[in-house]
Amino acid sequence: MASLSLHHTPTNPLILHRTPLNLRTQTHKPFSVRSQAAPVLSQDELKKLAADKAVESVKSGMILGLGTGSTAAFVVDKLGQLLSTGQLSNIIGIPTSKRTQEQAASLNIPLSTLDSHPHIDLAIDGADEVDPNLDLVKGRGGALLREKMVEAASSSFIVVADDSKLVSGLGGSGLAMPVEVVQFCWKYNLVRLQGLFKELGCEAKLRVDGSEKPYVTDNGNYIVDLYFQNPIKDGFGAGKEISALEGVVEHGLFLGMATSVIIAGKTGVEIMNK
Ligand SMILES: O=C(CO)[C@H](O)[C@H](O)COP(=O)(O)O
Repeated sequence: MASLSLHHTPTNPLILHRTPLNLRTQTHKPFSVRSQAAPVLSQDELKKLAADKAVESVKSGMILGLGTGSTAAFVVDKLGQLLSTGQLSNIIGIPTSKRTQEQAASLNIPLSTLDSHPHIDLAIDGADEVDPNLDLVKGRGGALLREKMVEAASSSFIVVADDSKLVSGLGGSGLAMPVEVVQFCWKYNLVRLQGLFKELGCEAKLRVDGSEKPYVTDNGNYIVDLYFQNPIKDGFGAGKEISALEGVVEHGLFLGMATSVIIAGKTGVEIMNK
């Protein structure tokens, strides 16, 4: 069985300042070894596979961080199902967005806030990019601020994703790396953000909604999406520089936060632990 690309890149030369982690990996095959033609799973089926695997770590009585996005939605669905059949009880969810709050409430998952529960046992969430050190880009779904607050308050943070999210260096997918900024003089910050990463061929764009109006986060802020031609070499350095800009609220680099990543691909489900 071919292993996922993470196995081939235990040392990421693009991340200069970090000692690569010795990743312990497990692989769970969803298909019979003997089957000649394994069924081709859709991307949604892969997301659900990763989500279901992560929910196996949830125990009754836990305080849970509930992520945002299409993969995290499968986690919330599964939790609702297990609660309704009595296989789980007494869990309390801390949602990372209004969307997730509505979904969880519709499934009768008891909800609370970080103010009332500042210590979370386990958070489960999706990601937009996962690098070999389990560092992440998150926030293409716009929920990065609450996600970062909830996941930072969690004793464990499991990331669930399909294998399209694997990258060798953050920013390397060519897709957006979001930065949440206050509305006031957003253009001033867009220009400053683009200037920070000139040498990476960065292009900064204000995120817009379906009507071409600025996308407004749950916190009333805008998002500037950064598009890189080359991966970020020093994630921690980049994060510090972004955060130092007045008017920047949060960025989508989630560094050193994930305790496990569950990746579903056509070769199976792979669990990578710190
Ligand atoms: O960070 C996020 C939302 O802010 C999501 O976790 C991320 O965008 C992945 O979403 P999906 O599971 O739909 O691919």
